[in-house]
Amino acid sequence: MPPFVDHDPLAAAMRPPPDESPDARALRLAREAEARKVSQTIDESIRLERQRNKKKRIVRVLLLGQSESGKSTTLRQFQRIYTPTAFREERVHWRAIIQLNLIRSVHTILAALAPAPPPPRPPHHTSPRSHTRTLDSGFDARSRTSRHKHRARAAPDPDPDPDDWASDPDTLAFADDYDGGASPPWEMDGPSAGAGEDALDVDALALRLLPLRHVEAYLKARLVPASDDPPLSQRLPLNVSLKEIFVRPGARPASGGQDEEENQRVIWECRDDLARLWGSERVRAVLRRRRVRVEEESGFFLDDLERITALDYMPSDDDVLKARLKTLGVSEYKFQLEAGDQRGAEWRIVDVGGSRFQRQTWVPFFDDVDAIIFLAPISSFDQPLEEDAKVNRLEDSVLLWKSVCSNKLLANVDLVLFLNKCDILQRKLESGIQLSRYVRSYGDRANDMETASKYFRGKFSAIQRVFSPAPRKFYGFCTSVTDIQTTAGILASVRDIVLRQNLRQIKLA
Ligand SMILES: Nc1nc2c(ncn2[C@@H]2O[C@H](COP(=O)(O)OP(=O)(O)OP(=O)(O)O)[C@@H](O)[C@H]2O)c(=O)[nH]1
Ligand SMILES: [Mg+2]
Repeated sequence: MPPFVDHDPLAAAMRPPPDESPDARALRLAREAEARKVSQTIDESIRLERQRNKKKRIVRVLLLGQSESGKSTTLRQFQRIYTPTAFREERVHWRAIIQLNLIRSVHTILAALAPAPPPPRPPHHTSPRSHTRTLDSGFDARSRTSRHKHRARAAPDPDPDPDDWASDPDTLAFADDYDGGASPPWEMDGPSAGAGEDALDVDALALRLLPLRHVEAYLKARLVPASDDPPLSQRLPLNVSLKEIFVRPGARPASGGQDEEENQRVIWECRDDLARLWGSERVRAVLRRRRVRVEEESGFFLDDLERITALDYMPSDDDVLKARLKTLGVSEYKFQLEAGDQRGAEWRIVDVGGSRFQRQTWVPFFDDVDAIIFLAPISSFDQPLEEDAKVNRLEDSVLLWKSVCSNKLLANVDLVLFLNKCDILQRKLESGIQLSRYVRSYGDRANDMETASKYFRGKFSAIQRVFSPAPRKFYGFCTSVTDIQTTAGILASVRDIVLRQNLRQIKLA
């Protein structure tokens, strides 16, 4: 057996040669000292980097709310404010979505003009009578329980004391027993409609607008990637409408190229007919009578025809915020705060799909979240849910809010409430739509914006107070998240609220 030799090849290689001259030795020592200095500098920078990483906080914000409540629009506002260059560069990708939104509005109008009598209650808006509440609207059993309680107590509509209404969340009652009669009987076009206007040959017009169908088919095929197999329609519950467009997370609308220019050319060629259709008083009168309020639908661009149909059309910031693209799945947006005390803090904003069949995907994100921005579109008091026409959208939002407030996993999470779509609410109230016809507990309060927003604030705040497992502060904002000016200020306040809470938790840890 050979004797054990303590041999370190590295040490052997580093060892100075036995016959080293004094000059060579001095040179070697100088080199070694220099190398040590470099190494120390590297060590120090690694140490500082570790320290910085420790200090660097990651703030997680989850956007929740029913479908079309404005979650993705809020996310786009964050992107517009915090990563403006990337946002600007992305605008081009939204042209295809806006083209599709425009074509969808045209379909809605043409369908409403079709000679066959449509059903007495068009799907977009309901009379109060149709709000029979049959389905579970939350994502856990608790919401069901609270809803039943809510229903039982709502029936006689107490609310006798005008000063006390805000303190009891259960007094928010919807008009499910309203006997209707308010729905105007179906009328055929009256002689006064569009008097003085040349008759509009709708069939001929629809024929000339047919190329838009090809643009639509082309864009849809392009937006839903070919790898999407099996087709989306097979993977979704059968009762889910596919009439809205959506893309899977990660997939983004293609842009540029000859095909897209060709699509824009087709739209440009249809511009006069589009203007004739939307500009016709006769058409407007039929839409009014049939209670099709296409201008209140998401992604409505017919008022901007001249700009949108231009050959060189490029979406503006406002267009991107107004465009409608339904979220399917989850997307995360990261950005870093560049100024202030929290410089370098990383924000991660998670946007989820809000339709009922997607809500079970929310729960895994409850685990590690610092704050939730919950969007309740309060303008939706007269609309049914897309997924279930028997359910009132506002009521669905209220029940969802109850579920979020009462969820134990979220007990220590800050909730920020956006009572959203205030601009639409204001327009509806000003047009004479009576809130109390749909929200019975609203009673005989003034049908104006100030009273209505105060009313909803009170109700949502009371729900939070009563249903939260532990006391938490109420942060409520009346928002129109498509509005650039007002939203910038609100998001700055939200940032401060979330950062304060984040700092508090770090100190407690
Ligand atoms: N007028 C107006 N439109 C809004 C407002 N908030 C959102 N919208 C529009 O409403 C539509 C729906 O908004 P989204 O942000 O896509 O809704 P979402 O909550 O992400 O919906 P899902 O992805 O289906 O869950 C878009 O066309 C928005 O431009 C608002 O405050 N006022
Ligand atoms: Mg969305």
